[in-house]
Amino acid sequence: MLRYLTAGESHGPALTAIIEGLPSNLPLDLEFINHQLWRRQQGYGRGGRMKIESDRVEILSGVRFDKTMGTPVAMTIQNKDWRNWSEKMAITGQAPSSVVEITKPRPGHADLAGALKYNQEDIRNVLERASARNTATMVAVGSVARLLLRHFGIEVYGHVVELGSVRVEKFEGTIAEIAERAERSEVRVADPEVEKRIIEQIDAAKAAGDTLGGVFEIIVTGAPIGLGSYSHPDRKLDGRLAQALMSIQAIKGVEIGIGFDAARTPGSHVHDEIGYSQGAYQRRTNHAGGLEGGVTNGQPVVVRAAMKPIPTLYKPLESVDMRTKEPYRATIERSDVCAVPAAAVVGEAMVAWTIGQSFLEKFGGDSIEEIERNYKSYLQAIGER
Ligand SMILES: Cc1cc2nc3c(=O)[nH]c(=O)nc-3n(C[C@H](O)[C@H](O)[C@H](O)COP(=O)(O)O)c2cc1C
Ligand SMILES: C=C(O[C@@H]1CC(C(=O)O)=C[C@@H](OP(=O)(O)O)[C@H]1O)C(=O)O
Repeated sequence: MLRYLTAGESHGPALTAIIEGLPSNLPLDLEFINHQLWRRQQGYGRGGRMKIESDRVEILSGVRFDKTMGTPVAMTIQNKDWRNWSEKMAITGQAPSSVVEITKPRPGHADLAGALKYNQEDIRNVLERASARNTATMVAVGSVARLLLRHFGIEVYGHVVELGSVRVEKFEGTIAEIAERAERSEVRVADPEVEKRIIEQIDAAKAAGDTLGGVFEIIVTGAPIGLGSYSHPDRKLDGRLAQALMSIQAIKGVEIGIGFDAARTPGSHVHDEIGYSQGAYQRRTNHAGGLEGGVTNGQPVVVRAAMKPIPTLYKPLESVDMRTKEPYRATIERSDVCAVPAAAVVGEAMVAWTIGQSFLEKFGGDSIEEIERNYKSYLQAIGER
């Protein structure tokens, strides 16, 4: 079983992740992981923190001479901002007088529920871990899964399809071309005209002290037929993908394939008809997003996730001081105006992780060579049917 854990506060010394269950002999390209971390930090609309951080992963165990050994892989990412927080976030001793407790919860953040649930006077003890800073470790972990998938010809792409009220109407080109164009965009959209409109909208939101959400799409190519299972609810790959995407901060909706549109369309226009030619089953459409019965069907896996607007507003919403119970405007923390392009990179990582897990469940072995043998013989067997 492939699993991971993360730890770390947003303004603590570092973030940590441990991956357990990787096979041995997987080449681990550190620069690839660091490139994904860099991508997560990009995107128009991010706040001051991204100017401080330049995330890089350090591997502490499980890898020797660029290859996994089949043992747990431990990784850390330093918080450069820690140098500005070492007193206020000290791990030992008493709180210094410079610490001002946060007592005015921000609507939409974990502040109020977290402070009550964990019995905290200072909301900082909640927001430090609730913060999307942890998505850096999610990307590091997902990038390792991505390297595993890439070894077997499976690629993961992501792009933004809606931001605020601006929608990307049509996509021209192959999945790889769209993703490549989106890669060059400041807001991760393939169309430069749409990019311009989105940037104007982010500027307007910023000037108004407001924030914006949006929708991103993740596409996986090369996944074989048969990942996931219909045999039990917790084995369904569509369910697992939804969970993985919803685990990203601020994600409030997930669609597989045409998603909610399927509910509004008659069956004759929804289900992808099956053909057979050139020795393989074919589909002319992919409304199902590559998943039927919680199992991959050989078409690209297509999932979309909706991100709500950032909860911290520079023109804050009404709240209550938890100490006095008096009405107050919510606390202003340094913040992003829009992080949908960054969330898309986290989405790629979470999808890669989930597909990687299912891949190892199906073809798992202790070494890459053993998995290669399993994979080859399965492809041969289904090719003969
Ligand atoms: C990449 C990324 C960056 C984010 N940046 C901020 C931010 O700067 N300020 C903020 O209040 N929320 C930010 N969020 C959203 C909050 O972390 C999130 O809304 C909060 O933890 C509450 O969780 P929920 O929205 O999932 O309910 C960000 C989310 C992501 C994915
Ligand atoms: C640190 C990151 O995102 C943070 C997510 C976040 C939140 O509340 O989720 C709040 C902000 O933190 P800070 O108050 O330190 O500026 C963002 O910058 C990151 O993406 O690496």
